[in-house]
Amino acid sequence: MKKITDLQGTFELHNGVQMPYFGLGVYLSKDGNEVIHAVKEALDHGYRHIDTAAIYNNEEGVGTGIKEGSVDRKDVFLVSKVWNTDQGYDSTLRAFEASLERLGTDYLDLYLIHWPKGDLSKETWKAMERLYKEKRVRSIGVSNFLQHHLEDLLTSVEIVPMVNQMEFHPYLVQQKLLDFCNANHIQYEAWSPLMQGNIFDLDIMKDLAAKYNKTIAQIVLRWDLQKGVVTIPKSSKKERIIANADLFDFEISDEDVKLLDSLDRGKRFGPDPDNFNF
Ligand SMILES: NC(=O)C1=CN([C@@H]2O[C@H](COP(=O)(O)OP(=O)(O)OC[C@H]3O[C@@H](n4cnc5c(N)ncnc54)[C@H](OP(=O)(O)O)[C@@H]3O)[C@@H](O)[C@H]2O)C=CC1
Ligand SMILES: O=C1CO[C@H](CO)[C@@H](O)[C@@H]1O
Repeated sequence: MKKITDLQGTFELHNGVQMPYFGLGVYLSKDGNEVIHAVKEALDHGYRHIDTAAIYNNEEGVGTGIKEGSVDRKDVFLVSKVWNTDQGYDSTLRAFEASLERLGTDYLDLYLIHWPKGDLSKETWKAMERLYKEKRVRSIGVSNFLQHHLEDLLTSVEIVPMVNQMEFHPYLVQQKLLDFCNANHIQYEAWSPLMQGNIFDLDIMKDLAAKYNKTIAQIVLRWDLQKGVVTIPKSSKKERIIANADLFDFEISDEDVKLLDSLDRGKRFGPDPDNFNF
């Protein structure tokens, strides 16, 4: 397993692209000042990876934050996603151009299919492959694809997705899916790593935080990285953005990694990919 060294550390995707294993999520960060400040604070404090999506309605602010921020565009790993209603070959190409326009950039580091949508996702994937081959995007992937969605997609792909971004936290580990992705060289990535704020109520997390003298957020985010999972906690508050990234001065023991794994109860805080259709 890769050593987790610093905030700018990376996992290597199967095409050789280095993906920073820690990033900022911006779902529910409002377009305008809120998201602009979050992105600028994150970049000022060592983050090099921002995760947005067309549906978050804040791509303009993300783009402004990067433009006004302290880091060159080429040193930021910028991710967006094609929304469900834009799936299909031509509509994906159009959605991609619209995202670039709003973000004020001429390429993405990673473009994801936001949710599986049956056979339509195969057409979407062909458009993603074209964007990749034309070097409009440095890597392509999926999100919310369970094993059966991946197996179905893999029957027709030319390029295997580089990433699968999934809900992932101690109450939803999906270890079999994680193993399947690892076996297929598909980098696993955690969304809602803080259980959308619910993790702070768990007594076991309070105990672990006390044991390591770290915050609950730092414990769970460090667990993600030690499990080889990219993580993108969201905050729009400066102090939390800074503290959430302070993960590189300690290590969770193998025993405590297993303890966190054992909390799994298949509980989702977001939609179920098998019952989500808008
Ligand atoms: N592909 C997909 O379908 C999905 C992708 N995502 C991506 O994953 C990212 C992260 O997931 P998200 O759902 O936002 O949830 P998270 O699990 O990251 O939790 C975010 C919540 O936790 C709060 N928070 C953050 N840090 C702290 C802290 N140190 N102490 C106390 N509270 C804290 C935030 O509030 P505050 O801002 O006030 O600090 C916010 O309410 C998203 O922003 C998005 O980029 C998310 C959902 C689905
Ligand atoms: O990224 C996302 C944020 O949350 C939305 C509402 O639950 C999801 O649809 C979406 O996947």
